[in-house]
Amino acid sequence: MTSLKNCPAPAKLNLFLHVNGRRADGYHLLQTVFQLLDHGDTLDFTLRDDAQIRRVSDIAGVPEEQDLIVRAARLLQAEVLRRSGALPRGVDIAIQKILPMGGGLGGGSSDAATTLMALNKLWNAGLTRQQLMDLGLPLGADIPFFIFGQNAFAEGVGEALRPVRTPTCWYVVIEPGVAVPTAAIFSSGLLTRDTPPIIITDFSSHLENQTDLKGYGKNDLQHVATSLFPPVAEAIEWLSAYGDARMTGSGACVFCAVANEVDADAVLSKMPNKWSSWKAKALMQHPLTAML
Ligand SMILES: C[C@](O)(CO)[C@H](O)COP(=O)(O)OP(=O)(O)OC[C@H]1O[C@@H](n2ccc(N)nc2=O)[C@H](O)[C@@H]1O
Ligand SMILES: Nc1ncnc2c1ncn2[C@@H]1O[C@H](COP(=O)(O)OP(=O)(O)OP(=O)(O)O)[C@@H](O)[C@H]1O
Repeated sequence: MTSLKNCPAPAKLNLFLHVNGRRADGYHLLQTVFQLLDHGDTLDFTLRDDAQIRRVSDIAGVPEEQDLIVRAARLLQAEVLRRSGALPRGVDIAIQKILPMGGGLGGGSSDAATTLMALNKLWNAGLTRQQLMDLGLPLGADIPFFIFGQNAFAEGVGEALRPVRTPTCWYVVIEPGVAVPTAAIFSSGLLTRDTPPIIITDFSSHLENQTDLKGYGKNDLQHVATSLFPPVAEAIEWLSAYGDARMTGSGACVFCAVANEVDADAVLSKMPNKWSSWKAKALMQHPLTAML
């Protein structure tokens, strides 16, 4: 095999996100439920005759050398050399990017996770899922989740993951048109860091008892992002007419659950055209798993 084409890098939502504390190194202790969506970027990997890792598509605002895709591929290439003594062939990586940056959808992390999983296969590197998760974590807090490959209850800085059942619904997502820098939200004086820890069964029993699609918990980063970025507040206010609208990750995107595609289309048909918006089905598994 010398290429892998049309590899999906799905978006995630944080169905809730609680900030429970802060570590000595400044990173925050979180509890969150990650939900995979059938909407995301697509990557193609083609082996080269030399050892170079090249991104062959432009991503506005992200130089090739800083791209998480390129950095993830180089990290794995060096790890394979360290383990086997042989340098894997280089690779050309093309990306069709549709996920907004600074959107809270985990786009950069998902691209990097797809890169690690696809190259592990193309290079016959044989790393386990856990080894790939450990390799990816220093590049981005959400990378281990995407490699985990199932909806998850996450703790720690997002790396302690357990599978969790989530609703089989659809989501309407609004991109409010601003990029929210994650570090600025976490370092804000407005952020509260003392939400009491929950146990995973609190979330599961909420799902079993619910009669509507009202979500569990809250997003502690939301009031910080809405204070600093008014378009996020405006999108939440508009979408709240159709359900329990909230922000994903550190923003900027906002979402609400709807029962099915028809209901999603009904909300989208009323959407003000100043916003990009879309619908997505809740996935139960990472779509790349079935391809590898
Ligand atoms: C908030 C989430 O979107 C939840 O899914 C992610 O944890 C953020 O993941 P990300 O965008 O990949 O963020 P990273 O690149 O890992 O971190 C960006 C910055 O956010 C802050 N940060 C991030 C994660 C975390 N648990 N605590 C933090 O304080 C740190 O200042 C860090 O330098
Ligand atoms: N392949 C990539 N795609 C997107 N962003 C990248 C990529 N490589 C590096 N970056 C950098 O990472 C930053 C965060 O992008 P990303 O799309 O992961 O944000 P996000 O959706 O807010 O993520 P999160 O939900 O993890 O907070 C971008 O502003 C960009 O500078």
